[in-house]
Amino acid sequence: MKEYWTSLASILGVFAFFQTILQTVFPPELRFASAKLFNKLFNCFSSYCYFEITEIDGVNTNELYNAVQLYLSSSVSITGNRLSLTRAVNSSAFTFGLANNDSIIDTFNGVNAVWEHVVTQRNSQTFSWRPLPDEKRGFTLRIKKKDKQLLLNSYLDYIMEKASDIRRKNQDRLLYTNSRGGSLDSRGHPWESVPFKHPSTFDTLAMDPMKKKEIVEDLQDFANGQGFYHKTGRAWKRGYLLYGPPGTGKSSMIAAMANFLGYDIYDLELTEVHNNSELRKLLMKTSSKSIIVIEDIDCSINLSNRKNNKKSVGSVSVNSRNFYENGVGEMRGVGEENGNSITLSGLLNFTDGLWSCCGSERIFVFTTNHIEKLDPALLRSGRMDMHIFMSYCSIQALKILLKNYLGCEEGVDLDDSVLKELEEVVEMARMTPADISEVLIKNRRKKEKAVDELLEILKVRAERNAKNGSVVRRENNGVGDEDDVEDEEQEKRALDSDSPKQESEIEDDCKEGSEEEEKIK
Ligand SMILES: Nc1ncnc2c1ncn2[C@@H]1O[C@H](COP(=O)(O)OP(=O)(O)OP(=O)(O)O)[C@@H](O)[C@H]1O
Ligand SMILES: [Mg+2]
Repeated sequence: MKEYWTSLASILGVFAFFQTILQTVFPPELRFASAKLFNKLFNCFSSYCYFEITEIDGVNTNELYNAVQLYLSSSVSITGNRLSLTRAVNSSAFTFGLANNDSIIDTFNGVNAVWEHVVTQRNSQTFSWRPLPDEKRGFTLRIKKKDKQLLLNSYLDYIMEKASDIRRKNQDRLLYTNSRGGSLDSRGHPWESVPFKHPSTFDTLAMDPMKKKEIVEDLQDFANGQGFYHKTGRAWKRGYLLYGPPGTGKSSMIAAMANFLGYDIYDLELTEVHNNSELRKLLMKTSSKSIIVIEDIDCSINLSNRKNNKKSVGSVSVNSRNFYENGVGEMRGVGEENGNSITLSGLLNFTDGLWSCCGSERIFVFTTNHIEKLDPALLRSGRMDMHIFMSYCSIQALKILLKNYLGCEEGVDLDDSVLKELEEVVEMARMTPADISEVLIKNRRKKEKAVDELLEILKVRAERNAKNGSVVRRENNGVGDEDDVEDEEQEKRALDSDSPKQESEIEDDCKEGSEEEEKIK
């Protein structure tokens, strides 16, 4: 053992001796050149090639560096012992990273890639127009020369894609609005954003489970359909038209869609858009994997009544000449007086035309309480891929509300007899999920009271709706409707006296909704 240490010490001594000679005999330039030569020789004979991905590329931030860091975070969190931890702005999740000067092996298509995170001190004399971090960071990718083409063709694209998926998953989603009108922010963006934290999901949404399943599957097919859309030559986008009475869950459905897919929402306020080119610019500034929403489209602009000559509805009027001559509707927008306009063709181009394909993986959702007011051009097949009717509360939807609000499970907390009673009256009562949830939320700590009260209100409503049918018949025979006053009194007693406003609203909504449903039918 002693001999071993003696020989190791003499070898190190010889090394030190030669190094001193090299440093004194050879000038620094010569040493640098010889190191370069040695590197070249080494690279010639080495079976590996190396790629440097620095954090800052010249003066710009290198997107690939951030993408690699995120991409590796998923594998690093499982295998690494020493990790760096970060939490980005607008993110509620922590991201694991490769610690300084650590390395990891990643496998892609059966080929190994070694990543090393290299951190060195930045030369303080380096001149730059903008302040640079003290440390110089970068990744070194080492792969076998023979795998170079195989890996680089698809590996880097794969990393970018995965990283944006991880970023989306980790980051809070954003809700964008164009409420600033046409003005741009300091970065030239027409959209303003806030973190989107709506808790609505497909589990909390009360609607027919079959219909819900169909929508969820449709969304899933869309999100996984890149190959299909490419193969069939279709733009990777989809349109949904949600219609139905107020309080049936149209906005909640949009939030559920966004939460399910992890997409951002662009809430487009059409009355703030002055002309078609502004609409196009807004579209161009939306990101992929997003839902572009126009709520209450019938109120935003008038999309109906092609035959009427300049008939004004709300803030917008219709120019019938253009409808007939161009085959598309011309709607004068809020800015008409200033010579600005937004047309139906502009809106259709927005959802359907060439411009709608800038970017990809986008969903358009329009909502309306009055589908009958919409122009047939908007409703024709192929324009909005799915028309979804959000209806009054059915027994299936009611079961979901009872479960979510009161924790009542079918067959456990709810008797068959109570369920049967609810089933008998709920359809005829024509109450919206919003109305019913208000009744449930009020008594959510007392399950039985909540169910009893709901049942009572449903019965009164159902009875009145049934009678309204017969009143109409009796009115036609010259009979008055004295019973209605009594009914309303009875319902007032059933509803809690602390919400008089809601009561009248329910009344209005109910009437409006039933008329509307008739029209839709
Ligand atoms: N189908 C539903 N499932 C669960 N909750 C619902 C449903 N519909 C309505 N609600 C409740 O009622 C509230 C109002 O619903 P929402 O805003 O989604 O209705 P809407 O159809 O968009 O109405 P409007 O036509 O007035 O915009 C929601 O916050 C939610 O609590
Ligand atoms: Mg709504």
